[in-house]
Amino acid sequence: MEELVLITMDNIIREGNPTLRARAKAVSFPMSDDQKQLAHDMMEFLENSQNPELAEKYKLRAGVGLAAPQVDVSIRMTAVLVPDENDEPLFKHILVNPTILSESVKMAALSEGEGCLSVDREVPGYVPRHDRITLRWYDLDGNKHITKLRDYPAIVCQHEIDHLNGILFFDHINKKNPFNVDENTVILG
Ligand SMILES: O=CN(O)CCNC(=O)c1cccc(Cl)c1Cl
Ligand code: NI
Repeated sequence: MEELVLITMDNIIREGNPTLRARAKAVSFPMSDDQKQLAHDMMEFLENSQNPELAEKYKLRAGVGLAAPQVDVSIRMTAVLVPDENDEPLFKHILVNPTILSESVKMAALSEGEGCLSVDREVPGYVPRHDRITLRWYDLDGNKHITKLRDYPAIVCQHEIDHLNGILFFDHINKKNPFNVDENTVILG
């Protein structure tokens, strides 16, 4: 029985598409049914991409986040699905109109660098990001949430919010020495 897979790699835009460098538009409430459906489809993509059988079957690159601009919808909405070490959801939300209210001076970068479904190439180097952030975001019903995040979930959310502002992960990599970070940056993982 064929699974219903609505978003595949074919729907994900790549470098060169101007939408990827645009500032996405704020979502107004109540959200349209189409916008709510897109949110569910984006989360479905993340779940499928993290399922080895489905990822192989539908040739999906694994992702822990997906921003609407990546499927060529320039609105401020992103799905985040960060698993813990037992593959249980550590942070699983659709963030609408996310804003970083505060951010730590302390920076963090993933030891293995970052990747992006919209970037069809490896770009080696540390991506310095805030180690802790306080996020304000809205859910699909328009309820406001304030969430404090640190480490991996914080890094993923910063990667996704960057997409809403036309920023790609390699924009943050030190051009001269990609593995150079200053002393207040901790390397994670
Ligand atoms: O915008 C989302 N993507 O491009 C999905 C593919 N990339 C990842 O899952 C990913 C990989 C490593 C570090 C971070 Cl922070 C992220 Cl987000
Ligand atoms: Ni990305």
